[in-house]
Amino acid sequence: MKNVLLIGVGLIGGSIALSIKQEHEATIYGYDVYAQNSRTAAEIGVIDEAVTDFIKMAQVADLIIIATPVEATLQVMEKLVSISPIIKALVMDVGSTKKSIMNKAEKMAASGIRFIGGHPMAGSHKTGVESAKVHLLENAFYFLTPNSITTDTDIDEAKTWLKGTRAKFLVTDPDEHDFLTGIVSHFPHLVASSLVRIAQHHAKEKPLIQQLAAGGFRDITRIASSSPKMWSDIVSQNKSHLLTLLHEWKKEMDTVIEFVENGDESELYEYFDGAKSFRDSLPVRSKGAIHPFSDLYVDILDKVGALSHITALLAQSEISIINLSILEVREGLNGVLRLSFQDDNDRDQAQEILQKENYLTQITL
Ligand SMILES: NC(=O)c1ccc[n+]([C@@H]2O[C@H](COP(=O)([O-])OP(=O)(O)OC[C@H]3O[C@@H](n4cnc5c(N)ncnc54)[C@H](O)[C@@H]3O)[C@@H](O)[C@H]2O)c1
Ligand SMILES: O=C(O)C(=O)C[C@]1(C(=O)O)C=C[C@@H](O)C=C1
Repeated sequence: MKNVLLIGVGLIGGSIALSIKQEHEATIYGYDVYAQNSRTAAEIGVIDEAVTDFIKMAQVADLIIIATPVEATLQVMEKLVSISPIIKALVMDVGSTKKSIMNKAEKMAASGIRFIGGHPMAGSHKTGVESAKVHLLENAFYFLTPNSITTDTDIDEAKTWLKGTRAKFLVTDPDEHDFLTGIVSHFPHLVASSLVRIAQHHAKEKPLIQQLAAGGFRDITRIASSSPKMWSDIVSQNKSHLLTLLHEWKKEMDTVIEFVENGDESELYEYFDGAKSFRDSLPVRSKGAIHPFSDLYVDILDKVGALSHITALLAQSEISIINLSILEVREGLNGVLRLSFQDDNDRDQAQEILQKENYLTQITL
């Protein structure tokens, strides 16, 4: 029986713990700076035992996973290096940034500690172990960044431990990682939060904004509901790439201002069309890439009872709907209902049932 020590028992740590339990004979010990979090994790069966002293456990662990916000990760790594005798475990993290963490990992390498940085490119705006799911990282890309003393065998060991995540591993350089994730994750997060801030300013004068911001606005800003601590840490550690991208964004907005001022329809058309083509070419079906759930779009008539008919049909077949939103409803015309399911299987069954009832359905919009 192997020993796994999880430091930081939240959404990602908890999801990885569940995936390890599914695949390995191991006892999972959890430490969290808020002891209640690790106690809850033990109660709901995500870990086997909550511990209050991670230094003692680190000495007997085969694997240590640090799943704290990234500034805390640096502090935890510092503590792990100071343990005597030197820990034997393979150490991994799950943080959204890699360069600062891998700089610290070189200090570990100098002490003979094997460290492999990790970053699963999937997650949620939710936090906490109660939201952990065994399938959270399925099909997602999972970056791995080894330090200078990790061998290919260590990387294989890491992949074996993480096999239950069903993620796709990608070994990269830490700076390249921070540049790529800066573009597709960190910078969009800043933009999403800024859109919400703008709506917030105007909502003071015009309270109706809150009622109206239910469709496209909710879609584009979902991630602004994520943990402020997690994101302020990420921005601090990816400062230089983010500053470059923010300046690029300012230039991009200057171009957009010009297009709007010119009022030239073909310029605007080209702009939207170019964005649409690239967006439409992105892989939508793999989890973690774009959709955190499996979605189905259904055309509905804007009339009394339309929604309840659909939900009743699915309830009869015991298919649970995780989320439901109406993307667009204009009087008398078709609206689009987005139904989110736990997985593709539920989604496909729902599609079959609704198609039999002559509903028009599609998997992507
Ligand atoms: N949420 C996502 O979508 C996502 C995806 C991939 C990677 N990540 C990364 O995973 C890490 C964890 O994020 P999460 O979403 O699971 O957050 P979370 O808030 O759900 O979990 C983090 C846990 O770490 C604990 N913690 C904080 N400081 C600690 C310390 N010094 N020692 C021990 N425990 C401490 C917190 O109490 C909390 O329980 C972050 O580094 C984040 O960048 C997040
Ligand atoms: O789906 C979400 O809520 C996320 O924000 C997940 C997301 C992302 O940007 O894709 C957020 C941060 C992580 O480092 C990895 C994944």
